[in-house]
Amino acid sequence: MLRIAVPNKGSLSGPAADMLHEAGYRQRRESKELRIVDPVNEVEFFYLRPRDIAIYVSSGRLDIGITGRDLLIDSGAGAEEILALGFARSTFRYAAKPGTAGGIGDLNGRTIATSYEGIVAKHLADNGIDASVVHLDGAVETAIELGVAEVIADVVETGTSLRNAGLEPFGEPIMTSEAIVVRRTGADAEDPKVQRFLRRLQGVLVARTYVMMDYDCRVEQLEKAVALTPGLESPTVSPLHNEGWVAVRAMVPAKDAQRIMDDLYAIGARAILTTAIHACRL
Ligand SMILES: Nc1ncnc2c1ncn2[C@@H]1O[C@H](COP(=O)(O)OP(=O)(O)OP(=O)(O)O)[C@@H](O)[C@H]1O
Ligand SMILES: O=P(O)(O)OC[C@H]1O[C@H](OP(=O)(O)OP(=O)(O)O)[C@H](O)[C@@H]1O
Ligand SMILES: [Mg+2]
Repeated sequence: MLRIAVPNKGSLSGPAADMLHEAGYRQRRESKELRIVDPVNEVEFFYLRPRDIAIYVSSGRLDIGITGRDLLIDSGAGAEEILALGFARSTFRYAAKPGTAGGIGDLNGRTIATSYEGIVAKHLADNGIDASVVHLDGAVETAIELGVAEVIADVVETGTSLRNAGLEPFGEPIMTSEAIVVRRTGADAEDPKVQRFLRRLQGVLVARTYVMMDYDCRVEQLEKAVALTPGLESPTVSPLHNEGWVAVRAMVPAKDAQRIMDDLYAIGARAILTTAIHACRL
């Protein structure tokens, strides 16, 4: 039985549960459930605080976990990223009142409030900066107004929280983050149970990113058409009953589908269809 840690709260928990559900795994029905078994797929899910997940996984008691890259780095736990999942994307940045700091050089001697002490302490040390760090559990944007710190370091997605607090980010982002799958550092990379789980999640990622495109085109236009829709390996080309015409089928990135349909139409392709992919194994 594969033992998997899943975020029980916060920004990661809803999208993680959605992705696991799409990958065919049983998920909990109500938020008080802390652990469920999916006997058909031979996995057991443990619903844990996102911050604790890398620590459980590094202990070896759980095989893999879903967490944020920033939380993994912040924890300092002996776990490593094995797959990026594309949701809960954020940057991690310093911010202050406008005009009070312009770059990380201005951090010397300042007090920085953050929930991510591990990331900040390492970043300051790497850059030879001597500043004090105050740990707060959340809502750190308010710390400056209330005089607890002069600078904050926090997760920024849209920047709305910073703007609402009258703050501005400064300096290069300390890191970019998204949801990831982690396993214990040095764990067996070939474990078939882990590989199967990763293939399922990769299938969801592909199904979310690609659509299937079908169209008919004249044989003379085939090379041009195939250049527009190269597919992941190579498109399927089948003869049509009408001589001189072929049917082509290829996966294309969903975000480019409309442009590709226009381009195909322009070179004479017709009956151009796109359909959603519900699941796949590459
Ligand atoms: N607004 C956001 N947009 C995208 N990702 C976010 C956002 N806020 C937090 N994250 C990401 O979610 C993870 C933080 O998990 P956490 O459980 O702290 O979420 P949270 O929404 O802040 O919940 P909590 O209320 O418990 O603090 C990190 O990887 C972080 O980068
Ligand atoms: O740039 P934005 O789109 O505004 O998103 C960033 C905000 O979202 C998170 O806060 P959350 O709601 O999790 O509260 P918290 O600070 O208590 O964790 C994060 O800590 C920032 O405050
Ligand atoms: Mg938070």
